[in-house]
Amino acid sequence: MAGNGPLYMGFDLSTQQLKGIVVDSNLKLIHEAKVDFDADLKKYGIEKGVLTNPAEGEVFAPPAMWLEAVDLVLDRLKEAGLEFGRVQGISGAGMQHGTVFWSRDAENLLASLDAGKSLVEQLEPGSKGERRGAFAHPMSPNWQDASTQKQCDAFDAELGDPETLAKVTGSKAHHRFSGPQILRYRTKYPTHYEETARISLVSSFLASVFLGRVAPIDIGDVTGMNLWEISKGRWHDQLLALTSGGKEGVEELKKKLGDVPEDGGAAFGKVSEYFVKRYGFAKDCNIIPFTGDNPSTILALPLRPSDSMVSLGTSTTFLMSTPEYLPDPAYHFMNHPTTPGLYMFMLCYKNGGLAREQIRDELNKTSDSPDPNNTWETFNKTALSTPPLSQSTSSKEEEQMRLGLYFPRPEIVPNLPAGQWRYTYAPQTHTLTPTPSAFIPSDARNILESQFLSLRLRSHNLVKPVQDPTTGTHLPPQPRRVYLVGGGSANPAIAKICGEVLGSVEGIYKLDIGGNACALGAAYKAVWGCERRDGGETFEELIGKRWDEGAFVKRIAEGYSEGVFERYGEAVEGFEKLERLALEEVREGKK
Ligand SMILES: Nc1ncnc2c1ncn2[C@@H]1O[C@H](COP(=O)(O)OP(=O)(O)O)[C@@H](O)[C@H]1O
Ligand SMILES: O=C(CO)[C@@H](O)[C@H](O)COP(=O)(O)O
Repeated sequence: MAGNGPLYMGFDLSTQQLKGIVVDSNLKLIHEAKVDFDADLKKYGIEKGVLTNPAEGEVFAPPAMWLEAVDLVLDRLKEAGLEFGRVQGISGAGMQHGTVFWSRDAENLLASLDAGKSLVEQLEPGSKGERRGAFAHPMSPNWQDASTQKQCDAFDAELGDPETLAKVTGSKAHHRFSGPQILRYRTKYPTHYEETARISLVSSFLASVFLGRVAPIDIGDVTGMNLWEISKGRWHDQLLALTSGGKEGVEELKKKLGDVPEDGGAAFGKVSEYFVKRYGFAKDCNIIPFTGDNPSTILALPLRPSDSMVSLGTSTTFLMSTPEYLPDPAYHFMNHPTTPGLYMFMLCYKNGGLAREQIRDELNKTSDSPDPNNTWETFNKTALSTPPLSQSTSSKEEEQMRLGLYFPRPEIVPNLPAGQWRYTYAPQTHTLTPTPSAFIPSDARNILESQFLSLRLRSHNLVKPVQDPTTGTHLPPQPRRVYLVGGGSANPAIAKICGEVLGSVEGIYKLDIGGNACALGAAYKAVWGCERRDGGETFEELIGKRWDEGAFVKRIAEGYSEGVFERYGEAVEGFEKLERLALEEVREGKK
């Protein structure tokens, strides 16, 4: 590799993969590598990166597998020619909300790793229990877990109602949030809780491995726990008391969680000796706070308050960076990972990539010989040849709109169990009519419309009326730009339908630097943490100066289209009704 300037690493430990990327000071991508859990580490018995216990709605994954992935991804970067000695800073991201329970031996084990052995060999207990390991429990609850309804009810009730909890912590109680998860862990496994010396989030778990001691939780990611009082910037004692079983447990739980530094860019310390000896990292390589995967994703570009990002990974998330704090039980507000005074607005859906894949697979069954190298071909052709809302005649006012909900897993918003709902909606009479609830090819378009209508419904408070830059005419509220990231952003049909439903004055964009937005955001955070000027150059200032718009992003689809956008505006009303109807059906036990 030519050059000898400093390099920066960013990791993304997500549901299905660990990705590692390397950039230089100018944000140019130099190397990338990944470990795919299903392909590389199937021996852990996982599917799509996780283990499940459907009887209790549990979804979880073994941190031991992630340890093995760390060594593997570094080996792959070595094979790719990375000069580890040039790496000045490492940061990373972890899927949000998941907790890792460290044992009392963890600190010692992390601090005394032997570079001749693998991480997993040294931190996992032996299968016959011949060694004490670094974990008080072998599993980490995954963000898809739905086992904590009882604990969520207790969290919402503790402060009076979901609205108050959302105002105080940024979100109402959610199954996957760490507070309800830790409460369930303490009551289900009291001995394990007792033996838990420290609790990390997935992000701070990964930081701990690189640091060689348990790392603090990050200021952005801490707001995905239902335990942090955003306006005061501190743990919420009453919620900690609920989680730990009473006031007397609060101090103990605070010790387990640790202090949270305010500055998302200040190094925790230098990289652990293990990585210096085993891979050749420089001794003075800095560990910059690791944050959640979504906060990290908004760091992949200089996002303006009127822009939005849609992350099409296993989950679908809709992200905006905003100075306004407008909490509501329907969505999440989180601390911005780098910039005090800014917040991250987020919507998150469990039924993202896997739900789309299910319809794709149904369609491929009907096709004679689906192309194994392009499994999305039939899905895309069908989605694009189906008219918007499946309205086929020119007399659109008269015609019913096809609407549906596709949830192979229990959903977050709305809080519905797994199921499918297929209806038609008459906008002139505001009525919904059920249709046979079985797969039909136009589901390909309908599932995409459904996913984007949900985003449009829930983000309307955040988007503002805009002016068309070429004609100066006033346009209805919509994002200025939508940036697509994550696996699904490679799909042109998804991009086109996204633009039709969500609008966006300037169109639909995608990062064009290779890599992965979340890991890139982490690497940029490492650049900022190590190279910001004394006196506090903000992340936006530093990255803004080095950002090469022409080279880094690509316009991939049209945004606002007059007529179509307004038509989807009517569909949003039907869609909201459909969600209410589905919730009622479930409440009444009809579904
Ligand atoms: N061409 C494509 N069209 C639609 N979806 C795709 C395409 N390529 C990958 N995906 C989806 O991307 C998802 C993985 O995205 P990724 O961002 O890597 O996920 P995660 O970070 O959650 O592990 C898979 O569920 C897959 O369905
Ligand atoms: O739960 C959330 C956000 O609240 C998810 O977005 C997770 O953070 C996992 O994301 P991916 O594995 O899909 O990247």
